[in-house]
Amino acid sequence: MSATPVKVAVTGAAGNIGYSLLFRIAAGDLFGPDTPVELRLLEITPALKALEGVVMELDDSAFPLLAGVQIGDDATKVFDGVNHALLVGAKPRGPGMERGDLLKDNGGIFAPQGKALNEVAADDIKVTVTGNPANTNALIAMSNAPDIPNERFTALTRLDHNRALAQLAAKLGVKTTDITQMSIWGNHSATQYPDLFHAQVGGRSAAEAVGDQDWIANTYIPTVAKRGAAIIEARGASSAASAASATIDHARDWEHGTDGAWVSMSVPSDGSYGVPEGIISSFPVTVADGKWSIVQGLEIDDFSRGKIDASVQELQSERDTVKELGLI
Ligand SMILES: NC(=O)c1ccc[n+]([C@@H]2O[C@H](COP(=O)([O-])OP(=O)(O)OC[C@H]3O[C@@H](n4cnc5c(N)ncnc54)[C@H](O)[C@@H]3O)[C@@H](O)[C@H]2O)c1
Ligand SMILES: O=C(O)C[C@H](O)C(=O)O
Repeated sequence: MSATPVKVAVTGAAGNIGYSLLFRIAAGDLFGPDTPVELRLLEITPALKALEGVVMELDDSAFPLLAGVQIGDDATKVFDGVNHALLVGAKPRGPGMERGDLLKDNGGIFAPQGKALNEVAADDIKVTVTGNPANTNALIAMSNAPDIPNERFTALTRLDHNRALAQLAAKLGVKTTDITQMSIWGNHSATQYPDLFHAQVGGRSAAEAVGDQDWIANTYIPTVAKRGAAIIEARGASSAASAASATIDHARDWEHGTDGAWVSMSVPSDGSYGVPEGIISSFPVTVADGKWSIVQGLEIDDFSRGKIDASVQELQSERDTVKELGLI
């Protein structure tokens, strides 16, 4: 077992996602069975008592890999020396809202957290934003952390990626592991584009395997893109366990690599595929040696181009809003 624990910050640790996420991290699902972890948990002051209760449960689980837990409401203390930051803490949307409607309430959380990370995080810090609207919140944190390389800021579209796999597998009667090269493009929002033209099933394109463009355009894409709202409608609360699981998938693959497999991550655009720099948008990526790379050289047909452009336009408009709010 490695001697030095990895320090992982989780914000919103007393919330619904936190309640699932912390136990998965402590069990070794993020860094593997040989790496001890130290949890650094950030909450707002009124939630600290509830967080103490969660820590009691972490104690009671006697996780062999859990080397320590620190909690607090001061980001500059909690983030001190952290190697990974999972920024979950933010308000969830309710029925009838879009995630972008949360920008005014939640955007303000990510500027001070970006500044605190800039000041006190470890040199190898990697940041994953789950709190909504995740892409633009990640942009806010990144813009407030000028000393941390931009590529260390990412947002979660892995839940959408996993949903895209599950819906396609159900349609074709295959296992999710039979599908490769899945990708989500754009924003974690209703405009996201789950791409079946590059996804592969049994050696051919998933779009070809489905053979029904009307189903892709009018059933599949909206089902994946609006799954978050469907969960809220059914559960009366936004997805939590699946969001925690996707956050683990994202951070684990970023840490350990994907061995050439594609995953979806929202990352700062470098201009690839005509997605302008200055926004954090989802792309198909591969990860090696702790670094993600956008998959290059893909042909984008007119249908995909229109979908990607619409989502990118939304991200640009969210960026303009947070500029006006003085957050970036
Ligand atoms: N990207 C995704 O795929 C995805 C999926 C599911 C949920 N989400 C989002 O994740 C966020 C959290 O969801 P949840 O269900 O855990 O919500 P929740 O309301 O159960 O928990 C949020 C927690 O964040 C805390 N918090 C608020 N402001 C904070 C701050 N400044 N610093 C630290 N903690 C703070 C709250 O006290 C609360 O305990 C929401 O914005 C939700 O929309 C994203
Ligand atoms: O839909 C939401 O608001 C929660 C989350 O972003 C999700 O996709 O489930």
